[in-house]
Amino acid sequence: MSPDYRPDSGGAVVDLGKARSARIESADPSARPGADRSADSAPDWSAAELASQSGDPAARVMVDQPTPAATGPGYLGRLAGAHRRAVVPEWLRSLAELRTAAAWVARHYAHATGYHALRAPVYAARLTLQAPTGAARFVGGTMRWMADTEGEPVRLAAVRREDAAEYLKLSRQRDGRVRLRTLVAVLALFTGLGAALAVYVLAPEWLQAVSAGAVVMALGSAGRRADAPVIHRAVELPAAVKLTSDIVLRALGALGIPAINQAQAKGRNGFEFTAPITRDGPGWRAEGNLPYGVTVTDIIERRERLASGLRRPLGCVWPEAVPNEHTGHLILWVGDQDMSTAKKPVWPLLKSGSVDLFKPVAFGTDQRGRWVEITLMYIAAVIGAIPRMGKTFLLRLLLLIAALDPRAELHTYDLKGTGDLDPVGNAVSHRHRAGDEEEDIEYAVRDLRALREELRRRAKMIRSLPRDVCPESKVTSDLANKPSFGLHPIVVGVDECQVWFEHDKYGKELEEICTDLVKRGPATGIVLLLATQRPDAKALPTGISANASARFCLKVMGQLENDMVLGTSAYKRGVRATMFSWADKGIHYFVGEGSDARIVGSVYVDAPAAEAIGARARKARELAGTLSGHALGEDPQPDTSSAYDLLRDVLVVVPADEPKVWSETVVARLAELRPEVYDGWDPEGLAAALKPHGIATIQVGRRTGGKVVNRRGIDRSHITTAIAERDGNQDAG
Ligand SMILES: Nc1ncnc2c1ncn2[C@@H]1O[C@H](COP(=O)(O)OP(=O)(O)OP(=O)(O)O)[C@@H](O)[C@H]1O
Repeated sequence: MSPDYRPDSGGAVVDLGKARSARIESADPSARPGADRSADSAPDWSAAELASQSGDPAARVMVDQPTPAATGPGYLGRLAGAHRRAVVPEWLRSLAELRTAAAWVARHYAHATGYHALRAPVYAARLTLQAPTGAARFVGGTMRWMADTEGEPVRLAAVRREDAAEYLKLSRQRDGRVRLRTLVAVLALFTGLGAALAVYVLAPEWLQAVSAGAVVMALGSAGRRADAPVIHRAVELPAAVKLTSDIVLRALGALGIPAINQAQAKGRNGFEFTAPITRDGPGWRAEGNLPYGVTVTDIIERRERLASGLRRPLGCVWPEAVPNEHTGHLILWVGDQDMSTAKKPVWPLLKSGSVDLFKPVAFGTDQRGRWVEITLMYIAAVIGAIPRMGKTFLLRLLLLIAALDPRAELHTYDLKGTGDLDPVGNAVSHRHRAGDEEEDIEYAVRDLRALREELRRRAKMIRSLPRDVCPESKVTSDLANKPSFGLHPIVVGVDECQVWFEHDKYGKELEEICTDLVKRGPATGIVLLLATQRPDAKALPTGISANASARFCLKVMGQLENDMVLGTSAYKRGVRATMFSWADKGIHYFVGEGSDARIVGSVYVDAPAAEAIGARARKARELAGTLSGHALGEDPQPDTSSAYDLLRDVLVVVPADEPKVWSETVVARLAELRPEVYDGWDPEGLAAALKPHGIATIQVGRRTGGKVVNRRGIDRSHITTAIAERDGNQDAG
């Protein structure tokens, strides 16, 4: 069966007598399915016309109008809507991929050279042993050639037929040949002997050795047996079966989809190839349209059966929908090797290199072995999967990437408590905790409260910056480089985040802060990465799951979890992490980086490798002077910043009937209210503490002893406005 790029059937046929109206209705070809068929598939109109002209009311007539050219958009319209295939193939456009491919080729040949060089003496010995056989074959072959033995069967046949004339002709020809060949052989013999003598007498010893060696090797090669090759292959290349249209159709026919089966039962393909099957990376790619009403999701759902029909391991078979195409357009990519076991290129950051979090960084490879990148800045991410599929490894990988940017401040929480995040946490994290005890949760609550304050400070700072310094109202790499702004990236990674959100006492508060960080964090340079093994509404509150801008979904068991992580109706659109098998560790759907869902196998970094990267990141921070907090062995100060709220405390000590108060009065009252915090504060200290909240002190005049004395003070309404703005609650005062 050969691939057919045209639709299977011709036009529909109706009974002329019964279906005059159908003819009229169907005059507009765009009003029925298949209207976009090409001219190739136009019905055989002449036959139909003949039938109608015959005047027989029972005659059958085509309902389709004859279409001399393709209907639909005109030439320009079709050009505008055409898909342009890349002039330069994908792998040639990426320097990193080209380098990886070149390195593989170089390593392949270096290996082959080394393999054969080591065995060269064995090859030489075997060839020498075979040389006598080779010499005998050479002499025998030469004799047979001289005697023209190849013509013997023909001569014998002439004898059997008793065809004297033919025999005589052949004998004469043979005699001439034998004479000529004998002459040539004798001449060659004397030339050879002469040359050998000349070499023996005149040539230096090394040339004699080389010549003798070459003759022995040549004779040895002539003496080899077909079933015992002297040289073995240094590399066994995997032999992947070529994907053909027959195999694709066989597999589709085995899925049990009625529309495909019916089409195939009628002798049609049940699949319309729209492009030839081609090599695409380390695999084959087939592309085409499924029958009307069959969608790519129907195929994805039956991926296991498809793999069986293709006779390939499940990890090699990847049916995909094409974004912006109709839902029946299937791309079937069949890899040479199982994605979970195929050899992956070496991660560029494994041994060296640093990261700019504002730029894309490779974190995994797609089915075709191409790098997939992520820009960690400006995202909030959720990672979901059933247990043991590689969720923690993926979170740790992202945190390691963050660690390799010396500017980034990491806050890492391993609520599973097995120490999986320790290689990052202990090496570089500003705040780090492993475990889900009460004190671990309280530690996190204090940290998150401080982060919320930091978020507000950053938002205000960004708002106050001139447009030319901060043109996009968000943290940029340049702004992050300036320590005075304090806008360096902050990356918070939480494994098993459901422990936080389901906590009796702090669950609601943690959820509120995380929702705030997910919504407002990205623009202010705060990145929140949440991983959970139970992605339901409680474990991953909707405020968070709906606003996450990057999503990683490893194997999950059902539609609900799938959509929770990948976004509403992802399952319906065919983005189904349920199709991953148990062996697909680290393989996930990745939504983010401005593109549709992609299947990615994350880079595998085990604990020792993670420790090594962590140590490297620590060194870079030591050089940059950015190591802080937990990594320096410093526990956070008893968190005064979260235990008190300066603005609210000021409101407490400045009642509403005192609109303007001197700073010295405020600090004195504050010291009375909370001596452990405010004792020793002076008016300058108060001014500095109010500044990040956008509040400046003012001149306040007060009449003392009949004179008006002006001193620095605060306007109570500024405090209430700041609180209202901060909390988004206009009634704050
Ligand atoms: N990218 C990867 N490639 C290959 N194997 C991986 C990859 N990531 C993880 N694994 C394997 O999967 C196992 C489970 O990984 P991990 O501990 O991250 O799972 P998990 O989903 O966090 O499990 P749990 O829910 O129990 O914490 C690891 O021990 C590792 O061997």
